[in-house]
Amino acid sequence: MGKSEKTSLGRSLVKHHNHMIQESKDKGKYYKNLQKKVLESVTEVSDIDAIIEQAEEAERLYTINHSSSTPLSINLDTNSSSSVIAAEEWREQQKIEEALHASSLQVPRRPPWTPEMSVEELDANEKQAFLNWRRMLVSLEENEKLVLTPFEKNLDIWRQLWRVLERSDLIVMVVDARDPLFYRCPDLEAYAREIDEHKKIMLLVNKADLLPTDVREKWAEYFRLNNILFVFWSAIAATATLEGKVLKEQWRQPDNFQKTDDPDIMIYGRDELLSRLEFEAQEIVKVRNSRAASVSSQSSTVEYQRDQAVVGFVGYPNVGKSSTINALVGQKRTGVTSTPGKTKHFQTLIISEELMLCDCPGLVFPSFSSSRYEMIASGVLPIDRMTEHREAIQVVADKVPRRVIESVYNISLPKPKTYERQSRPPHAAELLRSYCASRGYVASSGLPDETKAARLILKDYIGGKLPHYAMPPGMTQGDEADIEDTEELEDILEGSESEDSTVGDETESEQVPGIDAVLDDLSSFDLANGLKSSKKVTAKKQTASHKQHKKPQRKKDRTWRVQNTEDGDGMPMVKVFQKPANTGPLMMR
Ligand SMILES: Nc1nc2c(ncn2[C@@H]2O[C@H](COP(=O)(O)OP(=O)(O)OP(=O)(O)O)[C@@H](O)[C@H]2O)c(=O)[nH]1
Repeated sequence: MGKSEKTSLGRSLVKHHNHMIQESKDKGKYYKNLQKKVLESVTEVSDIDAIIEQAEEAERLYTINHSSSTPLSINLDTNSSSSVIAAEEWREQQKIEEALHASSLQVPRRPPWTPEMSVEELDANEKQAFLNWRRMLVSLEENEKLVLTPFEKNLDIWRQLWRVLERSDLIVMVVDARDPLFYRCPDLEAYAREIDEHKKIMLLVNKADLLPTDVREKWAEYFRLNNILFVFWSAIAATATLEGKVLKEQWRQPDNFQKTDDPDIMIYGRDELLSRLEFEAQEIVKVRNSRAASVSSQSSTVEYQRDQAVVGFVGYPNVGKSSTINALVGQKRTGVTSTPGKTKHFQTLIISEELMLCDCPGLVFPSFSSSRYEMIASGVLPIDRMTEHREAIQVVADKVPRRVIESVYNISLPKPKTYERQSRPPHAAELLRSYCASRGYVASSGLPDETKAARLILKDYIGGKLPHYAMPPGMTQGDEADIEDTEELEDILEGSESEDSTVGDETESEQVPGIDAVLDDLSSFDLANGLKSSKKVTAKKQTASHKQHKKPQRKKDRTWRVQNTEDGDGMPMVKVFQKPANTGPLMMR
């Protein structure tokens, strides 16, 4: 080999090496820029926005790929023959369609990638995959029986989730204990296993302080039967214990904190949760390391081994991911407010040499089942997005027993008319007007300030002052009545029994009211009807109930400033070396 050949080989090696360094710097810069960019959650896109956005995206991709994109077919005809089909029949058909298409309701997958890919290539591939995913969801909506509720449409937020899923061994899906299945995303579990079969998902059933012990028992049974790994937890209770405080809100039932030795039913404390997370995640790390060792011994490839387990926290906005991380870390590291969607970037926190936590921004996953109003009432869409406040308040009125609302607010709701089903929940208008009347909320128009009332009631519903919870699927109303310690539910059951009954004058008169009674009632159904109850509330009570309302929490700054180091991808990392008191594996009693 001549000298000139050696030189050119050397030069090309150096060139290649420099090229690789430049590429990794570019990638680092790219992710840093992503980090600096203020990420906005996008869940609402009108048809026209979607068309413009998708057309722009398609054109951009065309330029990149030099190939034609399939034009998007978007059905703008929202009119359908649905009006001729009875609502119930329509809902039944909808349910069948939803079940048929359940498997299409996926979270977007990150396209395959390798470290050798350029930043532009990665970016274009991810955008293309995301566009395909959006297209798939649009095509689902072409089916007039399928209605997709608002979901996250910002690719950069999904990118955060992809990275958390990839790096985590144990993925903790944080859900609200009051309706765990509403906040669960089974496809996310499937996706995590697609990335790596060894990854495990655990349901962290947070806000368990708002759930009576016997309801917890029923959910524990359901989770066990369905092979779901779960833990009951209360970030707020753990934080209070850490600070030596007591949870003292008047609506919190002492029964919810009943001591139990059953590890499935007990609400975990901070140290217990840390130990359990570390134990579960370390099991995965052990399996992975032993597989890596055997691969390395059988081939020339060296598989990467590591001892630190990564636990990623994912879930809908507002379920308490940041509160959980703060409680586990033992100090405020991520901002907590009652406004959904504040966590914009994932953050890693080193707890010990064996355990690292990773907090992901909250994501609204695509779903068929819930209405936008249910999503507002469940705290996953901000109350500010509420345009039809009565619809959202109807969700509250349907889920909280009438007597409970009356007792929490010290109000008297108008009773159902004689010709109405006596067990019917209050109408949103009745609740809003009674509430306004009792508190003297009047808008500038002189009418009850329903918007203000709706916001306050929703805050109470989300915050737990208005108690409500779902039972596991298959639970009958009788079981529910067991756990609802109110006479109102007995009334409801009695009401439904009498409705079913075929004998009895009272029942008949309830079903077929006299026309005079109906006209009488209709003429009396006016604003005054709602205002009547105001007389019952004394000025003293009004002041007291004003005091009961929590001031809305101010939006706090996130603590990205405290990030003091970076990981290999240029992502921020906060080091909080803090060995939990009890790091050994949790003994299952
Ligand atoms: N009752 C009760 N409330 C809780 C608990 N944990 C969190 N919260 C409340 O739930 C709200 C949301 O908590 P966050 O920790 O900010 O929720 P998040 O999941 O990080 O929200 P995003 O940043 O939007 O993803 C706050 O008002 C918390 O006080 C809990 O264990 N019990």
